[in-house]
Amino acid sequence: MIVGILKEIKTEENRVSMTPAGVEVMTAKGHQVLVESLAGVGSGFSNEAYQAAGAEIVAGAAEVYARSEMVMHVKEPQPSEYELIRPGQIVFTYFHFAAGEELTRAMLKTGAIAIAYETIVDADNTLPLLTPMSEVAGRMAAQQAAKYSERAQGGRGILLGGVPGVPPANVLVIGGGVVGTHAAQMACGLGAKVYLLDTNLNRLRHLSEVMPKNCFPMMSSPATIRDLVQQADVVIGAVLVHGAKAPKLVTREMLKTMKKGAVLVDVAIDQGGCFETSRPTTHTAPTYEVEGILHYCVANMPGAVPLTSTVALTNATLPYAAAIAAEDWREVVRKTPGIRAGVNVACGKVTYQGVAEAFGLEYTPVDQLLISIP
Ligand SMILES: NC(=O)C1=CN([C@@H]2O[C@H](COP(=O)(O)OP(=O)(O)OC[C@H]3O[C@@H](n4cnc5c(N)ncnc54)[C@H](O)[C@@H]3O)[C@@H](O)[C@H]2O)C=CC1
Ligand SMILES: CC(=O)C(=O)O
Ligand SMILES: [Mg+2]
Repeated sequence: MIVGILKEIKTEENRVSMTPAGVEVMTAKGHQVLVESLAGVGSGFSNEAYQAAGAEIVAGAAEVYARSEMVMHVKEPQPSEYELIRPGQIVFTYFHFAAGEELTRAMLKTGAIAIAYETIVDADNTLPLLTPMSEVAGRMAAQQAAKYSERAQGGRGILLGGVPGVPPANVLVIGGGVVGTHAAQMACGLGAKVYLLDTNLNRLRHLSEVMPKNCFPMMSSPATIRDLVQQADVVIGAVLVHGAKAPKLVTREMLKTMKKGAVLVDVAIDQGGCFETSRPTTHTAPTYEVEGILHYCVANMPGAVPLTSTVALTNATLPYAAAIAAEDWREVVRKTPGIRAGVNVACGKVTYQGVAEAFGLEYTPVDQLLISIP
């Protein structure tokens, strides 16, 4: 198969969807890999490194789209790319469709096969291609919370861990999955008092066993959130309902009860955000204030640490890219339920229920689509 690696064009996005080491694996399997010129520079990989791994360097995105059977990105295609995507072409990347109606409608129009990293599942129903970036974003969430708690950054002017004689900050993490656990571990490591909420009781049992003593796993409910936000210096939003729009768990009314200058980090922003007052921001302008509360809502947090993130991402995506490239996508999807769960939009149909529900669009299960196309 001809596989195209595109340069990321989202603001301050320095990751790339395949490392030279990944290209070497793909070319050894007999695939032709086209890499858009300078796609890897933000992650420390030169054109020469890709050429040495067997890739062909291609001048621009238009040629990559025109020649590739499958294109890979990190972030969702941007509007300037919609016209370049061809019917039947596989686009393999993070899409987060449930938070992007324009993107969903644009991908429907292309007739392409949109396989979303974030909804591919493995045997235990976890998300193998979301996990590595959730690990990065979770850890970063605690770092960003610490930074924006500084006075000069607009925060309350507190140190998350306190010092001897001065109590630590209260950190509330909503969602005890990958992001939440990594955020809580980092905040605990800094010495903060951390409340970690989830709705899954078995998950809470596990967290109670493995988390440090300054972490308090608790059942998530509107009442608990309403109480805990009042004491919080930092709130980190880390919930996910697979492929669906995030539930709004912290309301504008609740902000009025919070300490002025407290910091909200909404990691779930890529699925629409779990705070009523969240809207996506960029690394260039990451924060804004509502009701005296600082909001940090960057939808591509791992893009800020590309040397870590690109390698972590390729470690996870490469086996899936190789599996998809190995044969016709319909065959791959028929026999691999985990990859089938990644197909969100295909041949002009919405094939993921959460996305169809988010925008009132018709839902066509992948199995049904496969029957109707040759
Ligand atoms: N902004 C960014 O740059 C990035 C954002 N993300 C996003 O972070 C979010 C979380 O991802 P993961 O941790 O990997 O998901 P996950 O599936 O590992 O964890 C989500 C957790 O939320 C819990 N949950 C669901 N509803 C809840 C509620 N009402 N209250 C409390 N907990 C609830 C679930 O039980 C689950 O344990 C996703 O939206 C993901 O796309 C991930 C990476 C980067
Ligand atoms: C998960 C995701 O959207 C990101 O890493 O940017
Ligand atoms: Mg994101």
